[in-house]
Amino acid sequence: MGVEVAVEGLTKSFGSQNIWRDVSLTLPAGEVNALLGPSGTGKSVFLKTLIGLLHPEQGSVIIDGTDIVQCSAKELYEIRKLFGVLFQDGALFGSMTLYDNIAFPLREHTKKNEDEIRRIVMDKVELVGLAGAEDKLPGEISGGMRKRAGLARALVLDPEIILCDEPDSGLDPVRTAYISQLLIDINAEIDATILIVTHNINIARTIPDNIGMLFRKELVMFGPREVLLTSDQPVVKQFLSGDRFGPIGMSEEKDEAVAAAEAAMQAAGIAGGGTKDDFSEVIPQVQPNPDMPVRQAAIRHRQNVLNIINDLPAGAQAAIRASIADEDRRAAESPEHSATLVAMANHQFDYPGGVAVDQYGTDTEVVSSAGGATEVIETPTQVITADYEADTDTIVIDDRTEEVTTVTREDGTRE
Ligand SMILES: Nc1ncnc2c1ncn2[C@@H]1O[C@H](COP(=O)(O)OP(=O)(O)OP(=O)(O)O)[C@@H](O)[C@H]1O
Repeated sequence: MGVEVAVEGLTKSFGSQNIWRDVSLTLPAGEVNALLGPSGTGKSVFLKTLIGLLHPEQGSVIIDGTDIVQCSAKELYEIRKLFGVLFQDGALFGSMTLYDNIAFPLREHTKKNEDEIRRIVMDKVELVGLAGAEDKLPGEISGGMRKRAGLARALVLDPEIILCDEPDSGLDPVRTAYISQLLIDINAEIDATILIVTHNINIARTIPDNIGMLFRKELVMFGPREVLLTSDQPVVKQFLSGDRFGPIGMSEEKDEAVAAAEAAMQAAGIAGGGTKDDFSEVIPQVQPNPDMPVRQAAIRHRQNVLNIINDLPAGAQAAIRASIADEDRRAAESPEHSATLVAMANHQFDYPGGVAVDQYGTDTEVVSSAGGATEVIETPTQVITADYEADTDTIVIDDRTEEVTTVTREDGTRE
């Protein structure tokens, strides 16, 4: 499994120019994460700080028990072997074939012989769909192929953490969808922790388990994707909709005069150019291809989210419950569609203050709960969760509506 990356109180400046300050977040082991933010907010700088290419003035980055901000050069060298990095332009050596580019980290960092190197390189070449192009030079292939070659090179050392700086830049929407699918498949296959830096709203909506956003030198938020996607914060709403009206300006933040002028334009019915899509409706996350193993991160992520769900905003809670219900419904309807969904639907999740049990029996649907939010999660064979905030639930069994009272035992479990 990938390793957790714990960032605490990180601050970075170049001379007198502060880029961001007091950034704290945790990339959970093996989960897929995205970092959004307007241009120039320091997303790439953040990514480079995570691998120790840039040194922050304050804060810590704990990876596998080592603070890479304070560690020795030798320790940093070892920690860096955990990383695979896809830089914005692929960062391939122009004079080397794709094969030699992809083989480069293996020749540089391992003592593997050329037969072993060939096996690994060709395996990755095939994974990213570049079979047959391995003898070409980077200048002879398209931007999308260069991205995929960069990804193949990032994968040859079996990384536990994969950083992708704008994997979509320069790609058309279809190629972007392919590379996004590839990242989810890779996550299913090797369970690496992934951080994607992107402006791409489709990627943000469908790929990560968690999303964060940088703005005005701070991390606006970081957490389960539903939290950001349902956020009411003006900067988040503006960024997701791509509208020019809002706190994000062309260069720096807007002053009051500009904001007032925009408000007047909006009142006069002038459009800001943004999409009118309703982002508060959280659309399904992309699933691994059917031939992929179960994405263990999805199962862990669901458990992580359920552990904190009661502390999240109401809109995010509702979106998470809807996501879970939708995932389980789709798994039930087309079991062959995704092993991950089916595995999740069959998984027993633990809840704070209680245990996950099918206490309502098979084919039972919880339709409402007294005293708390309703949890409606059902598979054809069992209810896998219920609202443990409530003591009394109204349930439906074969068209009969019944009140069920649960009793909390001393050890926190319920019956
Ligand atoms: N090595 C450096 N020395 C000095 N300033 C730098 C350096 N690297 C980045 N910067 C500055 O840091 C700021 C943030 O840059 P960065 O590339 O991280 O932004 P970004 O959010 O990734 O932008 P974009 O989305 O446009 O790629 C910019 O003002 C940039 O000029």
